[in-house]
Amino acid sequence: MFSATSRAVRIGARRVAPRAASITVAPMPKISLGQTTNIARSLSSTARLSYATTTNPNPPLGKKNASNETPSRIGLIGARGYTGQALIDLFNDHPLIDLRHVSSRELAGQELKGYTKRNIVYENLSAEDVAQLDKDGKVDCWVMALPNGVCLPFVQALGQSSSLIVDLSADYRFDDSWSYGLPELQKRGKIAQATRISNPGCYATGSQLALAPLLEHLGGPVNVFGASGYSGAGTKPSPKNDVNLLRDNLIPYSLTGHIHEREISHQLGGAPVAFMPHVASWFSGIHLTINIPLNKTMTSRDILQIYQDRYAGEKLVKIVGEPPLVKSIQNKHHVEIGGFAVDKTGKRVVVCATIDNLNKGAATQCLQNMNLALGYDEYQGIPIE
Ligand SMILES: NC(=O)C1=CN([C@@H]2O[C@H](COP(=O)(O)OP(=O)(O)OC[C@H]3O[C@@H](n4cnc5c(N)ncnc54)[C@H](OP(=O)(O)O)[C@@H]3O)[C@@H](O)[C@H]2O)C=CC1
Ligand SMILES: CC(=O)N[C@@H](CCC(=O)OP(=O)(O)O)C(=O)O
Repeated sequence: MFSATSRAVRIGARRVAPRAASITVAPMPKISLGQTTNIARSLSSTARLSYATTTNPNPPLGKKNASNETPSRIGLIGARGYTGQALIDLFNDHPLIDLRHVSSRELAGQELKGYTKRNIVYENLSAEDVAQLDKDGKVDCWVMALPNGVCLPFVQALGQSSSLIVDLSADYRFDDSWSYGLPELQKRGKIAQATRISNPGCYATGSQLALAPLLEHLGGPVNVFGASGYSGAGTKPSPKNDVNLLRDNLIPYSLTGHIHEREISHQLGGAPVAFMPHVASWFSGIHLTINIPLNKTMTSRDILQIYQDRYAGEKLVKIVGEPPLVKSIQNKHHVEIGGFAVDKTGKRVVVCATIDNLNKGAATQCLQNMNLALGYDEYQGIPIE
């Protein structure tokens, strides 16, 4: 039930996503001022893609960062897990990623399936093995897809190595000596220079992208209701990935003090955030409903425009009119943000966001960060719709 193989098959079956579509600029429809509700809905057919304005303060680096044409050799630690398998899938389609080592204690000795560029056998690599391979110049980039709290010996063994390390766990997200890799919100140039990158959490990525454009207009504490597919809980059996318990069910957990609550608030400059996660019966995909008090009266249209401007040119953030649905984001690589329902006072808005926790919530974002730090185009190997 929880084998990574089933995920690989799922991914393989859906590897049909079309490549980069060009961004179409849609005109704003005429809407009378003062109309504050359901405006987003009226825009839904035209607002599906970001407007090509120039107000994004942190646009993609584009060709400036795409000078490296040399393949990079990758070691993936934690390759059996859900995020590890999603990464292998992406690496297989990336022209400049050369996967060399995959580590799993459980699968050691077995052939890696789903990677067609070379034959690779799973190894059980210790921290010392990793350090030796690195010293011998066999790997350019290490990706750690391990549970929280497990990565330290590997990172310590690599010491001051100039190889790139990207860690998917929460272990270095509050460590200032690592770069926090959320390219749409952090300085991309800084990520491109980094050799130690902590990949953000899945809920935290969706929440930050959905909140960042309104930061200067926050009028009080933000409440984030989150519901995740059970792949978010990893492959180790637990009540949170028990499909029998999850059938016709929704399980609340860590209702105060979830690590992503701290991560969201920390990354958004200390903004007060209450995060209430739930796990649901579907496999992958997260829904977030976010209640945001405002410090001034705003209309739905004002807010939609702020989001469109903020994310202009971003290929992995789509601003939509309707509240987005989990069903539409599963196996996709971007985030969708919509809803923008403003109440009668004009001082409260509800924003919704969806994200595939294994893709933009983990593997896709990891590849975005690797591309930046290895000198490739940020979106190389990422299916864009
Ligand atoms: N799942 C998700 O949606 C997201 C996960 N993340 C983070 O990514 C990381 C990986 O998550 P995920 O792929 O779901 O996890 P899984 O539980 O699916 O996989 C964990 C991997 O780590 C290996 N592993 C487990 N314990 C150890 C250990 N003590 N020493 C060495 N290897 C170990 C496992 O393989 P084996 O036992 O065979 O060695 C397996 O390959 C986690 O830190 C998670 O928090 C981040 C965003 C989203
Ligand atoms: C459903 C479920 O259990 N989800 C995980 C989130 C996965 C993730 O992003 O966790 P990290 O911050 O550890 O990387 C959780 O709530 O811990």
